[in-house]
Amino acid sequence: MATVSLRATAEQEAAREAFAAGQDLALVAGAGTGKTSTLALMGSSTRRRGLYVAFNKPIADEARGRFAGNVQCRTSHSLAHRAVGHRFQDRLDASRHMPLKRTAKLLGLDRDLAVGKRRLRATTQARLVMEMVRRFCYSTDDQVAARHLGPVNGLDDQGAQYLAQVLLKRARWAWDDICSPEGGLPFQHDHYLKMWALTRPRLPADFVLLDEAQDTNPVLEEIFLAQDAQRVCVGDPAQQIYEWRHAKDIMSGFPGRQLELTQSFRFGPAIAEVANRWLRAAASTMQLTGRAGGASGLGRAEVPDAVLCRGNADALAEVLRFLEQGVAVALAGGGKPLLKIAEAAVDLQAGRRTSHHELFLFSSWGEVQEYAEQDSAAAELKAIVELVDTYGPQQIIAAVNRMTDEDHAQVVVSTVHKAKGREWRRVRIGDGFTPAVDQPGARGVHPAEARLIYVAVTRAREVLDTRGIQWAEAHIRQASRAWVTSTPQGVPLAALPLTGQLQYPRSPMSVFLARHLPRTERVVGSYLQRSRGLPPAVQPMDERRPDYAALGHTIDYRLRLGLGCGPGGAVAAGVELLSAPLPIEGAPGPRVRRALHTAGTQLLARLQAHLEGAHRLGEEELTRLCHVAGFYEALYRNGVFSRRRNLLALADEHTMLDHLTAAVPAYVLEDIAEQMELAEQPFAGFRRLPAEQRVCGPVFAGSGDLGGADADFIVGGLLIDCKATTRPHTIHRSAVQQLAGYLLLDYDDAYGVDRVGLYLSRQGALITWSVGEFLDASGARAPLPRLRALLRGHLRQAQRSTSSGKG
Ligand SMILES: Nc1ncnc2c1ncn2[C@@H]1O[C@H](COP(=O)(O)OP(=O)(O)OP(=O)(O)O)[C@@H](O)[C@H]1O
Repeated sequence: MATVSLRATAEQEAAREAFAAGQDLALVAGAGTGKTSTLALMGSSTRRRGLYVAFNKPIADEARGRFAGNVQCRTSHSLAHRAVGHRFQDRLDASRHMPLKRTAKLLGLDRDLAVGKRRLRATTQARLVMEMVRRFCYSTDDQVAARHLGPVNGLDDQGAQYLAQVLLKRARWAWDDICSPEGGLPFQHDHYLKMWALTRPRLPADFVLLDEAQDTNPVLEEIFLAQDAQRVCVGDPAQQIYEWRHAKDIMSGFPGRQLELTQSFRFGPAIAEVANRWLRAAASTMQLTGRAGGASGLGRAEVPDAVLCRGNADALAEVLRFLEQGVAVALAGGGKPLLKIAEAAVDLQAGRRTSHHELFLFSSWGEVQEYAEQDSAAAELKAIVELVDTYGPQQIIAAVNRMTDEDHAQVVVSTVHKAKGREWRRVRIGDGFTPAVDQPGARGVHPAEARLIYVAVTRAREVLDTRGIQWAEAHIRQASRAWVTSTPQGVPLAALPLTGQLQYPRSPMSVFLARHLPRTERVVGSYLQRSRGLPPAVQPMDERRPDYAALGHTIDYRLRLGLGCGPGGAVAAGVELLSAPLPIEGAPGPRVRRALHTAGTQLLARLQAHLEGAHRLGEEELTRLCHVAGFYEALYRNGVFSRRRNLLALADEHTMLDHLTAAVPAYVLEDIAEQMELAEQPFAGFRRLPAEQRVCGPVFAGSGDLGGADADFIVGGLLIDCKATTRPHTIHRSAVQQLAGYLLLDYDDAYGVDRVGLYLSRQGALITWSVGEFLDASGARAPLPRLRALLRGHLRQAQRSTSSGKG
């Protein structure tokens, strides 16, 4: 092992020591910082059995040569294949070339399906069903649900919901068929991965190293988190470019020690400086040092080794430019995807339909263009239309045919996604990256875009040419100066509410907790232990896009009402806002506002009458009112009248409360009824407490020292935060820090909190700690009253520095 003989840096050595001490670790490794060398160093420091889980097969194969014999190098699929998949080998082989027609037949699909004015062929339906199953396989769900239908170009929300409901039955049947020994449907690798995950496997190792953890899919993430073995996740959250829907990056919330590798051996100081600006724009606190010897810096590269682009469209533009100059050019990953788009466009332009997975619903190119004009159309589709309309399908086909393969190319053109994990000597950044145009007045670049650019600029070893992103460089240079005390959008960190501050490690609250409660991850560990074995979360199965945020509000209000409290001041504030003579961004005209204000006032009155016992309401009516109330609160909290997924946006001047409550979807009623049933038992004791011991939405003495903080409930001295999450295993460290924040912000002990806890409303589980246990586990170094006094001093100091413009 060549690399073990390198002299380890202090950071690498610290990682090895923490590992040898048996700790769970999240190792944040910046680009080129010798991640694999460090992992090999860890592995060889022990004789215990290790398992290294690689992102894909080539990485696993390469790693095999670098680890000592005690560490096995595998991918998740190879682990699953050995455990479960090998039994299905015959079916895997047999179904490799099964035509879609046959799949459709097996699924009982034999005719077109009309969805609005579009028609779906049986084979298309079959493909969508199999895709639903595939998305299910990567989720942590234990049943196929309507939301596993992916985006479908050409359908509006209503159409997609209808389609999802129709296909759901087939998709459930398909999964049963796939799992059955007599099954006939095509069997794929993702299928045995899911079957294996459903067995809740114990990995055969004393320690597990999970690589590229920032891009781990939810199904593998859950397996990793559930292990009793020592766990180390390694990666770079700033390089997260595959956003698994709703998945927070596993590393920042991981209940283990957080360590960093920041010395990059790939490039020198000048490139590191560019990378650091993009790290800040991506809201990361890591900063790299460029340690590569030899020439390394910024410069012009007319014919570089690689040009890195945002997507297919700008990549093709680069390819064409090189072809014109007679330069041998390759496209990373090959030209097949472009060819398929071009061929689909040829068909559509000739009035023929296509089976291309983005375009199958359209019957002409004009229809595609028209659909792509809409704001709601997917970015990929817009890019395809731009590509075809700019170059024409024939030119695209000709370009693909003239490209060479990477081995014979002078230049490789690559999208950032295809450049993941690679490096080149001379790199030029393409000009297709975009500023946050959709946010007027927004300072900076969207963090997701900044992550892409960070990955791009850190692929270069010797020369980095950044002319293509000059606009953005100017932009973020300015933002960079303020980055220590502001969000990328320019909001001072000290002015954020508690939950907002916890997203930024350098905010006053996070800095305080890191110093005074440094081990909150141990509370997360205790939470994970105690939440194991809970039943699966209840959730809406038939709704394609459940509005989880709105459902979260609704259950919160319902639980409050159950404790005899109203929905809280924020709802009333939202109602009031509608009658105030203030402009609200996006709000309807004065008459509609008046109608909504009247409806809101009635809503509050009805809930009040219910609470006072003057007019008791039934379960369903309460849920409807609570659901509508959530949109008033959102108006107050966001300060804008959003049109997206907002029931209030359906109103006109004749709208009355009953119209709003009638518009509450059926899935909301079912979902909340299920959650309320689960709450029956855990909340029974609380309901019997005297009124003064049931506090809902408590605000603390310290809430004004930051941008606000109100907890969910304090019942008989127990402070509870309610989590309506569908994935309770992935609860973030910030959930524990939030509890700590409330506890400490009660400067004068006004609520006499003696226990804290999390209530999982989709499982009906309450997990609590005494304040003593909680503080001990978190590594508190001072008693509670002292911590509170220190926090008060710290936050007030931070407020003063912000208002005087320092820091
Ligand atoms: N302590 C060190 N001193 C000098 N060079 C080092 C050290 N550690 C690693 N390197 C060099 O850094 C380069 C990258 O290391 P390695 O192959 O381990 O990283 P990697 O796993 O490819 O990941 P990444 O490039 O993302 O860090 C290698 O050329 C390696 O020799």
